[in-house]
Amino acid sequence: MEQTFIMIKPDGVQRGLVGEIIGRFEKKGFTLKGLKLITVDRPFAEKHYADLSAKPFFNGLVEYIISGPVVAMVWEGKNVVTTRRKIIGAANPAESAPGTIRGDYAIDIGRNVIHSSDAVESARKEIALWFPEGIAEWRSSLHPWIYEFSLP
Ligand SMILES: Nc1ncnc2c1ncn2[C@@H]1O[C@@H]2COP(=O)(O)O[C@H]2[C@H]1O
Repeated sequence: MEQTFIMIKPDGVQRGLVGEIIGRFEKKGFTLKGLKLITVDRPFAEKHYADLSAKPFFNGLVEYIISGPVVAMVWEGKNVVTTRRKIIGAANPAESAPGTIRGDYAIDIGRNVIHSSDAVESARKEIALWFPEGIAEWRSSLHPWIYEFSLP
């Protein structure tokens, strides 16, 4: 079982896309393990995007992320880290297929509605950063209807 960090960015919250985005992950069969609406400050946003600090768009990206509340989430499921890219679409909405979140709801790479961890290791780091208090421990009763084999 993998876990990934997903953030609905300020544009997604302001545009009323929270329910739609959560619904896509829920309907796929993934399990919601953490959820909070939070406005982060500049040092926190800079830490989250530290790997991009040399990029020319870094300051604009940080301004965007601190401009309003975001929805921080942890989703769990088999292959969730790789599958989430197919649900979300390419980073640049211009290259995102219709049917993906960015393909359906975004136009500009600088307002691409949603962030997700790009690998299992970055997911682990991002979950620790955003959920230092820990996440919910629960198991969905739907597991036998979503997975053929019982999962650990
Ligand atoms: N060329 C760019 N111009 C502006 N923002 C960018 C550019 N490339 C990447 N980003 C942003 O940087 C973010 C890094 O990962 P995200 O999935 O959060 O989504 C990305 C975009 O919001």
